Amino acid sequence: MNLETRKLHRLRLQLIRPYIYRLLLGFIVMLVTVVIQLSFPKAVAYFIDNSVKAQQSDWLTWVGLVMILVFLIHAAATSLRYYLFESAGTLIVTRLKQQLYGAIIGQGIGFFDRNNVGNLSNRLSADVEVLKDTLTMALAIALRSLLTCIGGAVLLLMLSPKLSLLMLVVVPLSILAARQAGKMVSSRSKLVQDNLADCNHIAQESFANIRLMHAFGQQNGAKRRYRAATDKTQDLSLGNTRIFAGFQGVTSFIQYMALLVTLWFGGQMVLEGQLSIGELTSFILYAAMVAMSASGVSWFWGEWMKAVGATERVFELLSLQPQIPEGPSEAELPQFRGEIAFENVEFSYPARPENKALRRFNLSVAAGEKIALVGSSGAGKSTIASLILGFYTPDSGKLRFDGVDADTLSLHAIRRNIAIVEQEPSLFSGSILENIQYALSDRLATEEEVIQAAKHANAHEFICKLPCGYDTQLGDRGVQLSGGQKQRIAIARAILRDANILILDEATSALDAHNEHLVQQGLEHLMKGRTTIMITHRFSTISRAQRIVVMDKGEISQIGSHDSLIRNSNGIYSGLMQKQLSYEASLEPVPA
Ligand SMILES: Nc1ncnc2c1ncn2[C@@H]1O[C@H](COP(=O)(O)OP(=O)(O)OP(=O)(O)O)[C@@H](O)[C@H]1O
Repeated sequence: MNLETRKLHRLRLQLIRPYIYRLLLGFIVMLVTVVIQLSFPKAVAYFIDNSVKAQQSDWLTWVGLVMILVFLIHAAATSLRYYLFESAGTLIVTRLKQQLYGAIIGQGIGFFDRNNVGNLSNRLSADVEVLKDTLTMALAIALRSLLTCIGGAVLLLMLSPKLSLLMLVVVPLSILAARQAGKMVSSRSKLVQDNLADCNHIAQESFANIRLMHAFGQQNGAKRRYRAATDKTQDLSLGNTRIFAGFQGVTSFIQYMALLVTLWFGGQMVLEGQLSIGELTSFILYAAMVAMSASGVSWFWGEWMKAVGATERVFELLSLQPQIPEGPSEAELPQFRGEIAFENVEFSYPARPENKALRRFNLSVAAGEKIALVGSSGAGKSTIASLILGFYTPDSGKLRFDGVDADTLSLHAIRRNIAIVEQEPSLFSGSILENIQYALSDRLATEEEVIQAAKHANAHEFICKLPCGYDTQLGDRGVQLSGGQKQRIAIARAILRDANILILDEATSALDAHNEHLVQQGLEHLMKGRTTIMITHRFSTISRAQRIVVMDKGEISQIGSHDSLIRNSNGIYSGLMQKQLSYEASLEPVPA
């Protein structure tokens, strides 16, 4: 076993540890059921050998009453055992899901560039469920089978050592068959889970883009892609089923052969007076019990191997070190004045190391200064925002906040001082109130604070007109908001965050003139007194900037005020602005 495998095994055991007493109690209750089960053939033998001699019906009544009592105890123990194991499985899986979710969201942004969302959510749902099935019923059945198998073997030996030797041939054979099947299934299960994740990814992506799919009439193409992915999973699953089917056939043949041989030799022993008929009957019952439980143990082995294969990725994810460890509460973190300095920063995204997103980038932003980043698509504007937010770190060069090297500051400290309004504002399912309260992570903002922020963001009026005001539910099952309304909620959120550094990522794109006017008013309030980095094409936003940084292929190509840049008719800026202004002129005028 190598170090990695040992580490994964340790993680599995850690998961079970808190529920060990529940499992132990389940085990004890299970022992009761096994003892009763094992005494059943003995009771049958006693019944057969004595009922002929018994003259009074009293004897039969007593035997019947004792049996009812025993069956009742067995029934109660079975229910308790079922509950204890099933509940332990549910508790373990819930804990696993919570830990896995924490491990995933604790990873840096680069991790999400490499792993797609469908895959990750599949790990949380399908993979974890496989483990649950194994941990609950399969484990319970395997333990019971193991106990029955051992107890039955001891009783067989006591009844007839000679006949028991025959069993020594059968049990190892079926265990061997199961081990072989288990090995084959384990690696295939991993493939099945990976393919299931791909199917999930395709489905999720198409649901998320359902409007686009309908608009372009791509339903048939989408069906074809989904069919191809599910067919692949189906082939792999059927392969596994075939292995199991073969295994079932082999073990059942071994068992029947064992029965035949036992009857053959046992019959002769009865004829020779070495065994009574009752003893032979109980021997056969024990033999069947041992054979059945041996295949139960081996079946579990197969299930376990399947679960090990299927959950390998889950435990790999769990073993990842969190990139963003838990931090102190936001109130304890230092407040920046808002100076930002890039010194000779070079950066390539980990997913595309050959492509330099920033080259020798130098920029000093004073506290409270408003900077607009402009440039063609792919010039590196969003990359600047990602580095400021600490989503990635520069490959070389320095990034400083208030003159302090960002490497020496915690991500919590940096992010505490930044608010962001995104291009496509993200709103969660939940009320409008909760969506604005999202601004603060260490305390719940009061309703008054939220209303105040919404008023400054020009959002209060439209929120009040909604059916449930601030309690209106958003998201899939809630109210759908317009682009401008979403942006005003995002602005309210940023106002409530009250950070000294503000990042506006094309915050006023794709709005009609009236909405843009309202959003601009909200932004104006938001930007007051804060260092602001605006990523934009819109003239109305650019005109608010004190300096404009024109970017081209990861470098600064021009820098200065709008007036100074526009005078240079050879620069990129004047070309960009001419196009932008003629585009904006074609839009509806702002109402008075
Ligand atoms: N997550 C990523 N992984 C790999 N490469 C990326 C990633 N994000 C951006 N890039 C690449 O980095 C370069 C800079 O991209 P960036 O998003 O900063 O440009 P931008 O100026 O913001 O463009 P746009 O105006 O279109 O948003 C581009 O070549 C882009 O393809």
